[in-house]
Parts: sequence; structure tokens; C-alpha cells
Amino acid sequence: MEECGTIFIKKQGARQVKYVIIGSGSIGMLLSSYLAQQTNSLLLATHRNIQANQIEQKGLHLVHTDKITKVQHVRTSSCSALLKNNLTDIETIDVMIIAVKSHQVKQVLEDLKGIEHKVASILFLQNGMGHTEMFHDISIPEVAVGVVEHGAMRTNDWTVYHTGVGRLRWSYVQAGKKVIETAFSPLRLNEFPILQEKNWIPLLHSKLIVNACVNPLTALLMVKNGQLLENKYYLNMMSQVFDEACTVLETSEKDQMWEYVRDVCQKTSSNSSSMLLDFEKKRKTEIDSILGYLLRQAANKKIHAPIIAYLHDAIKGKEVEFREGEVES
Ligand SMILES: NC(=O)C1=CN([C@@H]2O[C@H](COP(=O)(O)OP(=O)(O)OC[C@H]3O[C@@H](n4cnc5c(N)ncnc54)[C@H](OP(=O)(O)O)[C@@H]3O)[C@@H](O)[C@H]2O)C=CC1
Ligand SMILES: CC(C)(CO)C(=O)C(=O)O
Repeated sequence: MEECGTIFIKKQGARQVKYVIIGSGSIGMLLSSYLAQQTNSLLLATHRNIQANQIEQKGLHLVHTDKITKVQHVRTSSCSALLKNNLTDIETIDVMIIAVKSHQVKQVLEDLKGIEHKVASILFLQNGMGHTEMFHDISIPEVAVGVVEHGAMRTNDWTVYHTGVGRLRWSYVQAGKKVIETAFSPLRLNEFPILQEKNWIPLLHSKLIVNACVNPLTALLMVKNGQLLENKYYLNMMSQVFDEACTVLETSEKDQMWEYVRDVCQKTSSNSSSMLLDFEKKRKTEIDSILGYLLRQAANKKIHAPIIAYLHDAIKGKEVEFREGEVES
């Protein structure tokens, strides 16, 4: 693999936007690698102290199309240090980006309470919609959500592979002073395009429907995304999940949505879905935020959703098995 040196920073004027990314997994590291091309005021907050030290010592490495780039100007800190307010030079944070898994958001929001007054805006990048049920409790004036269409994989604490180039689409839930819009609009990142959408609900609904259709079935059937299209029985199963999800979310343009689901399956045909990967590693999945969210919506609207309930329980049952395995080992 070719070492292609460091990324240069483009100056954007006198004041740099201060970014903090919470969660240094695949997406947190990928986003940091690209945003660092445009700002030298970015802090990546890790869950574990050791990861912050590793990145400080070795540098953050981005691997894309067989090239390794050692990314400059990414500072790191453990979340605990950040939240204890040990970072005296961070007086205010312009854009805080939450890049943890959906079931980790609750803890992050609890931890953030101490420094919320220092944060001008917050952007959530989770799959599913469980995190949106916690927004009522946030006192940060500007709140946005995003959908990540890239593929990323952390291979060690300082290296991330950009496995699929897509887009980051985001939208305001509450626009505040439009700090995020001002920060993102001048960015020109060829390999990491960022697009603003008008309405956040349709943005998240379309990704939620894709994840509801693809993730649980691929995990339970142990197949790659493309096999849901190729095998007529699996396609039939997926279309039944799709119909129920659309009923629950009151989706108006169903034909267009079905095309979108098929298109994502096609474009990611050789991928293992994130839920299948979680199953392989016996990790907690994001089911509560995907099918769990749909079931809570169905209950509120008094809609019967038996297929979604059945799939939800199958995944939750597997999670119980994984946890029991942990206790035994
Ligand atoms: N990876 C991908 O290609 C894609 C991911 N997404 C979505 O993006 C979101 C993030 O996914 P991904 O990056 O893959 O997940 P990862 O599991 O790779 O990363 C999550 C990170 O959050 C850290 N973390 C956990 N709890 C906390 C906490 N309380 N405070 C701070 N950090 C914490 C984890 O720490 P530790 O290092 O200890 O594990 C880990 O570094 C998910 O909702 C996923 O569905 C969407 C599209 C594509
Ligand atoms: C789009 C899809 C289904 C790609 O695998 C995904 O988001 C996931 O696996 O979580």
C-alpha cells in the first residue's frame, strides 16, 4: 500500500469552526479524517483513554483505494476528560457530532449535561430513529440529524478503512442560529460530499425503511444484502416487512420507496449488513432503534404489525443468547 503523506488544511478565514466528534469508531474516525482537511480545530473524543493515546502517538490513519493517509490536525481526548471540562482551551464548541451506536446515545446525552451550555449545535448520525425519541430532553439550541451513506470500518484504534464512498445527508430538527449550515456550506470534500436536506423526517424514514427491510433478515438468514434480491423467497419476505413499515410510517410514495430499497440492496449487494456483522461478533444490535422504534410508533397509532414484531423478537432473542454466552465464558 502506498503511503501518500499528510492531508493539507485549507484555511477558511480567520476563525476556524470548532468541531467535537463524540465516538471514535468507524464513522467518527472516517468523518474526522475528512473534516480535518478543512479545519485545524477538530477534537475526536474517544470512549477509552488508550485509544486517545494511540491516535496521539501514531496519528489517525485513513485507508482509501489502497492508499494510507496519515491525517494531520486531529486532536484527541477521552470523553471523560472532555466532559469533566479538563480541556481549558475549548470554551465553546460550534458543532458537536454524535457518532456512537444508537443504543449508546442515551449515555452520551446524560454525560453531556455538564457541558451542554458550551455547545452551540449538535448533529446525530445514528441508524434507526430511537435517538429522536430523546430530543425533548436536549437543551442545545440547534439540533440536526444525518444519514451516512458511506461504508467505514475501523480495523484498529488508529486506522479506518473507507470501504464505500457515498454521501452524508443531513437536515435540521431545530435550526437555531444555523451554525451547522454555516460550518458545512463552504466545505468541498470530493470523497466525502455533505448535502443538506429540507425535511428531517422523510430523510430518516427512508433510511429507517431500508434498515428495517435489510438488516434483520440478513442477520437472521446469514446472507449478504444482495441475496435478498436474488432469492425469490427472501425477496418476498423483505417485501412483507416493507409493506408493514410503510403502513406504520404512513409512507405516501411506496413505489418510489420500494425502488430505493432495491437500489440500496443492489449497490451494497456484496456487503454484510451492520446487523449481520453484530451477530457475527455477538454484539448488541441497533434493533431497538429500527424495528423497536417502528413497534412503538405502531402501538401509538394502534396499527397491527405482526411481521415486524416477529422479526424484532427473533433478533432480541439472539441478543439474549449472546449475553448468556458472555456470562458463561
Ligand atoms: N460503519 C458504517 O459503515 C456505518 C455506520 N452507520 C451508523 O453510524 C453509527 C456509528 O456506527 P459505527 O461508527 O460503525 O460504530 P462503532 O461501534 O464503530 O463506533 C462507536 C464508537 O462509539 C464509542 N462509544 C461507545 N459508548 C460511548 C460513550 N458512552 N461515549 C463516547 N463514545 C462511546 C465506541 O467506543 P469503543 O471504541 O470503546 O468501542 C466506538 O468507538 C451507527 O448508528 C451506525 O449504524 C451508518 C452508516 C454506515
Ligand atoms: C444500508 C445498509 C443496509 C448497508 O449494509 C446499512 O445501513 C447497514 O448495514 O446498517
